[in-house]
Amino acid sequence: MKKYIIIVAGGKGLRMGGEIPKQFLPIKGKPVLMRTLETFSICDETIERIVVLPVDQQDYWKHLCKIYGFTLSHRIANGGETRFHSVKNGLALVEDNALVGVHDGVRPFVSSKVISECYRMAEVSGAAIPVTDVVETLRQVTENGNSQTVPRNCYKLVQTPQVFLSSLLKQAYSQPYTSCFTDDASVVEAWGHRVELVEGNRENVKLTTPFDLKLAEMILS
Ligand SMILES: Nc1ccn([C@@H]2O[C@H](COP(=O)(O)OP(=O)(O)OP(=O)(O)O)[C@@H](O)[C@H]2O)c(=O)n1
Ligand SMILES: C[C@](O)(CO)[C@H](O)COP(=O)(O)O
Repeated sequence: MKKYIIIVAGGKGLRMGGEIPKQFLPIKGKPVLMRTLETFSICDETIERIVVLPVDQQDYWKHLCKIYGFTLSHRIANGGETRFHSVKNGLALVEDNALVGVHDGVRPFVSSKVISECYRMAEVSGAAIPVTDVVETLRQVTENGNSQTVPRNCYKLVQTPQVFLSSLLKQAYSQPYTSCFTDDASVVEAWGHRVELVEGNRENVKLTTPFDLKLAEMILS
């Protein structure tokens, strides 16, 4: 079955701050987004790559590719108002009867094993996402500033790539947007399809704050 990956990098990166959008920041001398694209290419060169970028960043990205001699092929789609809208724009370039993954452009450290397992499981079940265990005690904040410990084994931390049959993901993304749609699994579940869980890798952090950049440098050292 043909495989696609939509790499979303259409966000504002407000929590990271700074002048340069976080997907272009260099880690150990190479921009994050190039590392993410390479990770998928190393795992499986046959996966067709689609990168979603804000319209006003696309020329800068092409310029960066020239400077760094980055030649991995990919198509570009326009970023949208929210992650949901960015994914939807990327999906417009995907054909039916295929497998399609959606991955955050700022998660450069996903392992080949996790990528392969998500595509394998999605081919079997239609929908698969990587998750990791909660490794610390978890506390829920309740009313009046109170809080209580909750059973951590009832929760998982969710990563990407989230992989689906393309026809299913397109149907799910035809639903009207709601703010509960923080990932692709939530969209597919709202459409009424079960999502299978695959073991993720802990290095697969989403580079969200300046602290995560330090973590990224450490992971690569
Ligand atoms: N309109 C949007 C919003 C987010 N994303 C992408 O979705 C991924 C996960 O989002 P997050 O890391 O939270 O990025 P931002 O929304 O950019 O961050 P912030 O909330 O701090 O502004 C990122 O790769 C981001 O570029 C996107 O493609 N289009
Ligand atoms: C899709 C995601 O990366 C799964 O963990 C996450 O939901 C996106 O992050 P955001 O901070 O909610 O945009």
